[in-house]
Amino acid sequence: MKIGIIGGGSIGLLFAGYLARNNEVTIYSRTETQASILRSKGVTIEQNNTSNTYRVQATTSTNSVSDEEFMIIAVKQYVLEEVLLQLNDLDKIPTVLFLQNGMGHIDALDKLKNRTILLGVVEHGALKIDNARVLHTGIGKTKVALFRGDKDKADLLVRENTTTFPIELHSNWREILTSKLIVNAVINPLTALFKIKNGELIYNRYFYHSMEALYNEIISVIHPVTDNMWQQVCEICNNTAENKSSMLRDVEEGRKTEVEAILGYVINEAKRKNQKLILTPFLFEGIKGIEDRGKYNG
Ligand SMILES: NC(=O)C1=CN([C@@H]2O[C@H](COP(=O)(O)OP(=O)(O)OC[C@H]3O[C@@H](n4cnc5c(N)ncnc54)[C@H](OP(=O)(O)O)[C@@H]3O)[C@@H](O)[C@H]2O)C=CC1
Ligand SMILES: CC(C)(CO)C(=O)C(=O)O
Repeated sequence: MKIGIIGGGSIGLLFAGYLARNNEVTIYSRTETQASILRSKGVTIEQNNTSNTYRVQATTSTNSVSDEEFMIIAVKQYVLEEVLLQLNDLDKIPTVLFLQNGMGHIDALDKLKNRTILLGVVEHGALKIDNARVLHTGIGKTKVALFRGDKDKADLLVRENTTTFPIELHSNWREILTSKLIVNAVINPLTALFKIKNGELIYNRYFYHSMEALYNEIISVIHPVTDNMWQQVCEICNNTAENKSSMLRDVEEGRKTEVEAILGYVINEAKRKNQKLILTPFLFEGIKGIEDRGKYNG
C-alpha cells in the first residue's frame, strides 16, 4: 500500500519506519533539508541498542500529495489548520488518520472531504534524534477507530500490527480519545513542570501523590469510559518510564505546547458544566507562562 505521512517528527518518523517494512511510505516534511536527508538515508529506528533503517520517499508538505491510499497526519494539533490548508489535493486521498493528542482537532474534521477519516491515539514513547533517526523509547499501542466512512480501511492499518508496533482497532473513537485525553492531562503538565521523565511519576511517592490529586480533579470533569482508568495511566507511565513527555520536550526546546488542546479542553468542559477546578487552571497557566517566557528570552 502507498502511505503518506505528514510531519517528520518523533511520531511521523516512528510510523514511517515501521510501516515502510511492508509499504511504500512517503514523508511530507516541513523543510526540503529534511526531505533530502530522508531520501538519501531513509528512516532509522533505534530501540534497545538495535538500529534498523528503512527506505522511504520524502518531499515537502507544500507539494501536492501523490497517489497515496492512506495519509497519516503526525503534526502537532496547533499546526493542523495550517497544514490542512497548505497541502494541495489532500481531498483526493481516500483515507486519512489523525494521531494528535487532546480533543482540539475534532471540530475541524467535518470540513474535510475525504471519504474515510480515522482517529488514533499513540501510547508509544518516541524521541526524534535528528532528521532521519528516531529513538523508540517505550513500546505502547496505537489505538485506531473510525470517525466516518469505511471500516475496512482501518483494517488495512491493523494488518501492520506486530509485537513492537501493536495496532488495535476500537469501535468508539470518543472512548479512545477520552482515555488518552485523561492520560495526557495528567502526565504531560506534571512532567513538563517538574522536568521529570514519565516513570518518575510512579517511582517517586511525592510526584505520585500529585499525580493522584490531578487525576481526581480531571476525572471529575472528563468521566472515564473504563473502570481501570487509573491503572491505565500508571501503566503508560511505566511503559514509557524512560520517555520525556511531548510537553516536557516542547518546554525544554522553547516550543509551543499542546496544553490548549489538553488542559484547555478540560477547563472549557468544566466551564460548560459549571464546575470549579483548582489544579488544572494552575497547571494551564504555569505551562502558558513558560511558553510566554520563551518568547521574551528569544
Ligand atoms: N512523541 C511522542 O512520544 C508522542 C506524541 N504524540 C502526539 O503525536 C503528535 C505529533 O507529535 P510529535 O511527533 O512528538 O511532534 P514533533 O514536534 O516531534 O513533530 C511534529 C513534526 O511536524 C512537523 N511540521 C510542522 N509544521 C509542518 C508543516 N507545515 N508541514 C509538514 N510538517 C510540519 C515538524 O517539522 P519541523 O521539525 O521541521 O518543525 C515536526 O517534524 C502530537 O499531537 C503529539 O501530541 C502522541 C503520543 C506520544
Ligand atoms: C503517552 C505519552 C504520555 C508518552 O510520553 C504521550 O502521549 C506524550 O508524551 O504526549
